[in-house]
Amino acid sequence: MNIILMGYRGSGKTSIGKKIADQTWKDFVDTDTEVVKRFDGRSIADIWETDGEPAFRAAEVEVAKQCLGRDNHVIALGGGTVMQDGVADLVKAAPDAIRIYLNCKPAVLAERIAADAASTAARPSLTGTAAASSVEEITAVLEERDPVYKDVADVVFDVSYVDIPAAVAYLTRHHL
Ligand SMILES: Nc1ncnc2c1ncn2[C@@H]1O[C@H](COP(=O)(O)OP(=O)(O)O)[C@@H](O)[C@H]1O
Ligand SMILES: O=C(O)C1=C[C@@H](OP(=O)(O)O)[C@@H](O)[C@H](O)C1
Ligand SMILES: [Mg+2]
Repeated sequence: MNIILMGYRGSGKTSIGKKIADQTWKDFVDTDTEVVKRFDGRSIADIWETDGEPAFRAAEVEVAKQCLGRDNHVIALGGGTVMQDGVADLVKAAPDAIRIYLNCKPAVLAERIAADAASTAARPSLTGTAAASSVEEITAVLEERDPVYKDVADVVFDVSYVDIPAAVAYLTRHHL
């Protein structure tokens, strides 16, 4: 069985996903990491600046398809993966999988993104008009994405007020 994690940037897909994989004896795969490998390990910000966001998104869709074809994995999708053409339907149709949406309040996401030094440097703005860690950008983009995440998800879990160990404990105990 695969465990598929979705949610906005900073919702904890990567951190929570790695720990769930350890606890469930599954392999962990992160679509961002796999995409970055295809661009010689350059940062996402650099890829978007040099090659453009469409090149990143095209690779992201291919990688997501490959990851969904694996078994016994925890798959952390990028925040925008299910917004790409056809991907939401593919994720919905993935056999033998549980789809988890890590839901989180914009103000909390903003704090977590801003506090994560590595991500501040690597996560480009999605709107081009506000910083990736700004509540304005997060609120605007999440408004579009939240209904899609919810539509695809089997489980919606609010991570706004729980730390990473508590989120892992709750999800493994109640849903896995
Ligand atoms: N529930 C949480 N409580 C506190 N900090 C968190 C939580 N979830 C994630 N973080 C922190 O937020 C940052 C982004 O987490 P990450 O796992 O990279 O998210 P994503 O992969 O969804 O973008 C990291 O610094 C991580 O430690
Ligand atoms: O929300 C998005 O569109 C993106 C989220 C990022 O993944 P994380 O959600 O793991 O930060 C990464 O794929 C890229 O910066 C675009
Ligand atoms: Mg991530």
